[in-house]
Amino acid sequence: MAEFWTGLPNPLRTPVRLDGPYSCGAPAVGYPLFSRPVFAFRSNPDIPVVVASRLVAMASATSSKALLAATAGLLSSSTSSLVHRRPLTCSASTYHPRLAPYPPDLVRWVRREGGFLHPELRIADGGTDGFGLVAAGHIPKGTRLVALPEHLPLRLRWSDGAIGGADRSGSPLFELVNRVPGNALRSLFGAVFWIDLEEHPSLRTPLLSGSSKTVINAPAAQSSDTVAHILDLLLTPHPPTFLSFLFCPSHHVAEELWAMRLGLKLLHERAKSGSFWWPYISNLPEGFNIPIFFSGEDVKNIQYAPVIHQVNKRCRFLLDFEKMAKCMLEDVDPEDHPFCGQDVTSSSLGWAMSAVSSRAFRLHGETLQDGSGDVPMLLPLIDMCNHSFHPNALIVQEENNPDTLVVSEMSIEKDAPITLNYGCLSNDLFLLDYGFVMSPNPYDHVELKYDAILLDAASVAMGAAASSFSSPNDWQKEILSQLNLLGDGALLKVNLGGLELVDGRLLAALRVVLAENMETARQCDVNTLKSLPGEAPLGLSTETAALRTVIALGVIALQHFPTKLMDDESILKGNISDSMKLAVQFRMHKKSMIIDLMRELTRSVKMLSKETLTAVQS
Ligand SMILES: C[S@@+](CC[C@H](N)C(=O)[O-])C[C@H]1O[C@@H](n2cnc3c(N)ncnc32)[C@H](O)[C@@H]1O
Repeated sequence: MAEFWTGLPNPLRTPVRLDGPYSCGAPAVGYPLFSRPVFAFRSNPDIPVVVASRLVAMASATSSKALLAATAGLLSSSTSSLVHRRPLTCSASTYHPRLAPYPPDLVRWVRREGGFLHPELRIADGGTDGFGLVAAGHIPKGTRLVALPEHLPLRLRWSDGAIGGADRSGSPLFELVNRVPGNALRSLFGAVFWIDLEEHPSLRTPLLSGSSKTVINAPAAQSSDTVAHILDLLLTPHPPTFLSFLFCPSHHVAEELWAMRLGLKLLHERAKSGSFWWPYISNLPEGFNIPIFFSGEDVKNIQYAPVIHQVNKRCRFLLDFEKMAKCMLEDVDPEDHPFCGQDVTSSSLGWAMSAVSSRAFRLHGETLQDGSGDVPMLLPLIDMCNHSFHPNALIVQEENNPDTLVVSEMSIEKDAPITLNYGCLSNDLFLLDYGFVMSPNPYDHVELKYDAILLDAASVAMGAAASSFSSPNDWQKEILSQLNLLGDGALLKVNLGGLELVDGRLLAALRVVLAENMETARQCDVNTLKSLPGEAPLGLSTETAALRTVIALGVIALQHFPTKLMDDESILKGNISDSMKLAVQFRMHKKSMIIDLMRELTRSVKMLSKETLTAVQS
């Protein structure tokens, strides 16, 4: 693990050859099967799957544009021979190579299997978005665009039969799938990454040493050093039990582990000769431009600890799972082997997990076995739709109709791409799971840790007469506990940005700790304290101090990025790799988001000053 992000090659990027059997359309010898995998399924926790006569699901996604130069060469050389046979792969396979150089025609396969694709739709190259479904003519609102019969989605399903086969309960594949931790990666890696400032006093500088003015005016070089130091700590093979005191890593890794479960099934079908899904699988991207496959340098280029932390955790999971799988499958009979006797590696596992996380949808399942009814599935053709926050189509499941449908939600013009909403996700998840970032993204935010020392410094720097985040009064402690920012099991992660702009719990805490009038604060309803718009619940001066403290947090957050926006802009103009481009775009969006937030709050503070003046004058 030591080599992970220390400049040596990322082991997940190592091209892997599976020389095992392939089904129709595959070459006789193996080709780089997992040359540069991805990540990204994501069920969207924010969008409930509605079980009703119409059941709307959400999607996920993938990136395929990042190619290994060698593979790109291989595929482009095969392109010309495909022109008349497979429109899907001929349009731009130089940039979006598929798993097999000669994949079967996906549309024809879906139709042959009883599926439907509207005659005015075609698969086309969407440029930087990869392939997509595009309207070849005008399509009215409410039109059925795609229908997939029940047997086409690729999903996990176990039979109880005693007959052999990977899909039976108790098979080695079943056992392997059940070894994917269902809970959190935390159980695997143990550490909860907080920075402990007492234990690591060096991290107090330059942010927390000296006068609070230093906090705000710390020279960029100094803060860069701090970030570099944190990154070094973060990237060490055995990270200490702290990590980010400013950007707070969250723990959403477990959610995408189910992608590994379905990924194992995908990998099984990929390795199996004559798989029913080969026409689908062979059309999947060969690789994914997602951070787990970035070089160590480009992971660092993300510059944002919570995401770097996630990348590290995911990679560790894959490396550990590789070891476990090898060990588990060592003595399995060849005919029972889920991958036809082939070794799985972290790279192949990463490819599979990424293919699922970037493309799978959670839909309503129809059997008891499906449990909650929220079942991840890979949906051939439907997963060709790219993402938009303002989609023109919807996935629909109808009662008494087992088909999975895509229906246009508005009138669609000729040449417009068919889009689905993958969910109201932050750019962290778009980057980690899908390999792209959205701009603008109203759901993007930065994760900070509620840290008393930092908040004291920030509020004093912004002119608060006194502040006592480090030593709150008993009544303040009571409210902070109610906000779950104090006490055992306190949840210290707070967000800046997103629809809420300032995390309600952070805002309430700021208002309470900076309150001038204890009685008003104690009597105020917690929900009122948490809400940004509307009246200043604890008076104009408390409100001003609270908002100014948030602005100071924004300044500090900005200073934690080693580069400035202007630097990033000029880096983007250079000749850089796709992964570096993505990393730089990601951090630029984060910075712009923080700047926009600070602007917005500055406007509010100005308004408050005017109100204060008016109040004094009258
Ligand atoms: C479900 S797949 C869609 C089909 C995919 N474009 C392909 O070539 O197979 C999701 C992937 O498409 C790309 N994608 C989808 N929506 C995008 C968007 N709005 N911007 C950039 N890339 C997008 C990303 O690579 C994402 O991981």
